[in-house]
Amino acid sequence: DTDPAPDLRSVLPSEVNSKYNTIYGIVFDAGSTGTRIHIYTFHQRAAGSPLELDGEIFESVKPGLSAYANQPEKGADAVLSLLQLAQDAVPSSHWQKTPLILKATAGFRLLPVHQAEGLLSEVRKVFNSSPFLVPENSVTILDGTDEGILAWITVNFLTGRLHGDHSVGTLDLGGASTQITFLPLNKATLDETPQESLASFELFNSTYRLYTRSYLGLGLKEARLAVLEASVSVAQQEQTFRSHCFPPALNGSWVFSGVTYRYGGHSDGLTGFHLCYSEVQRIVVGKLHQVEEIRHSPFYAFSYYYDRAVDSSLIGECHVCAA
Ligand SMILES: O=c1[nH]cnc2c1ncn2[C@@H]1O[C@H](COP(=O)(O)OP(=O)(O)O)[C@@H](O)[C@H]1O
Repeated sequence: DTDPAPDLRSVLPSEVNSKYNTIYGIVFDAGSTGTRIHIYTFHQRAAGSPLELDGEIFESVKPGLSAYANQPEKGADAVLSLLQLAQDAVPSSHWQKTPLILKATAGFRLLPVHQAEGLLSEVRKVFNSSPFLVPENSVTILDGTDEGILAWITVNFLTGRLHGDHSVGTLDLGGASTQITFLPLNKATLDETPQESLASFELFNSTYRLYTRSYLGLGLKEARLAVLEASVSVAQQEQTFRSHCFPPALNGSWVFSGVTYRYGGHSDGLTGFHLCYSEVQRIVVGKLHQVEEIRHSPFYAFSYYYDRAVDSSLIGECHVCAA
């Protein structure tokens, strides 16, 4: 779960673009496992022409903001520390015209509304006291549908597939939720999909109708807690959560979202794939919507799919990819 260390020099805007108007934008990704800042630099060749991306500065802190549900001011401090980086990176002459936004994802969707709002309101205070431009609704929770759609647009835009019939589906595995999104080509898929899993939008003069579904609680970390039947209150009593997925003699502890969970194998001595599989199956049975078309569609998988594939040597690490 280590985030890449930032190399600020390699992502600063290049001198060649200095003759153009430089535009900055600051985006916070408040994920369930960490808060990340992206400071983008664009240039524009002429007024009204599209922005061209020059570089990005990236930094992250752990745990995610939602871990500060009971200490919203402390959560906002984490945002403030990242914002300092933006003040160093963006020239002061541009501060007032540089927009600042924060989008929170599944960690926030799982919080009771008053706690989520408490955190967002502390972040708004930090934003409003910053020298940057704070647009209306700049601090909000992204819903699962938008999270799925934005990931799909990003992958298909970056791989040059946005136009035509050769788009790829996206599988995004976060800490607290997971999203599956694709462009259905079969009428049967559209007929059997509930309306809430179909999203239409306009982009670059085309209309897209995507299948997108977000499963809250089935991100890597939340699903792990579900398999262990773990809860914060029981974890605080220092009880050990046991699973047949672990070797019987194993005892360990795991910190997620500021809470320490003790875990271990069962004293009955039983362990192994089949027992573990049925424990995991229990948390997904009846919850998944699966359409036939995805069996024959190409998908790109990222986030924790990528991290875990690297960890288990299924793929090599990508050294040149963007964070
Ligand atoms: O900008 C990004 N590009 C690629 N992967 C990212 C980016 N931001 C977060 N991730 C990946 O997302 C995963 C964590 O998801 P997150 O904490 O956002 O969960 P959530 O979406 O359930 O709130 C990690 O694998 C992390 O590396």
